[in-house]
Amino acid sequence: MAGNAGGATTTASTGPRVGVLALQGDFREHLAVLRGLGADAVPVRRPEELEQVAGLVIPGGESSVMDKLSRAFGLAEPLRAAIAGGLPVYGTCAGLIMLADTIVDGIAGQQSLGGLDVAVRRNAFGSQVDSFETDLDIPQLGEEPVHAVFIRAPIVESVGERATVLARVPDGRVVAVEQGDLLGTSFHPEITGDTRFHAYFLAKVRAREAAMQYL
Ligand SMILES: NC(=O)CC[C@H](N)C(=O)O
Repeated sequence: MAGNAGGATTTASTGPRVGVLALQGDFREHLAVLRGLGADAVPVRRPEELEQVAGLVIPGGESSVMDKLSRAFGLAEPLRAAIAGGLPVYGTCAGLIMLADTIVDGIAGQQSLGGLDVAVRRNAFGSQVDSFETDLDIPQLGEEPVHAVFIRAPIVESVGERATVLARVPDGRVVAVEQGDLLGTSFHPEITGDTRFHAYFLAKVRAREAAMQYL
């Protein structure tokens, strides 16, 4: 923290500057994980704040509320423009719904930001199994399985040709996808202590930042 030269316990933020959409949901957990990985993580609620970040996380929460708030705050169009312009974005759970080109089972009038060439079904695991945990094999993140926590989670119902599957639950349904610098998971790595998804995302942000320096 600035002005804390004598402090013994602060971790220096070395960047990149990454935003977490902080309209609703568990944005604080994402900020903490990103800061723990050395990123300069900041909440984003206004278009001016969005302009200053090199990547963005859209947290879990309730996608229909996030949709309404993003429109009410004048953020929906700047977010769409940023995604179209290549901003790396990682969406977890409700954030994945926000990133999907198509929402299945949204509330009346619910819009997504889009970007990911997928159709995502909200609350896909049904009311009997609102929440569950399982281990996922994700070779891109290493040999150790990823312990995944699902909370009223969406499922990726169809994957377009521009998107790639990263993980499936044991019955074969898709729960993690990527498409260039866009990343989406049905589950919540920000609450398990396993930081590999956030590290994987930060690597995308850093690579893009490095590439932009030579433009
Ligand atoms: N944990 C979550 O983010 C749940 C997502 C929520 N069911 C939605 O539709 O947005």
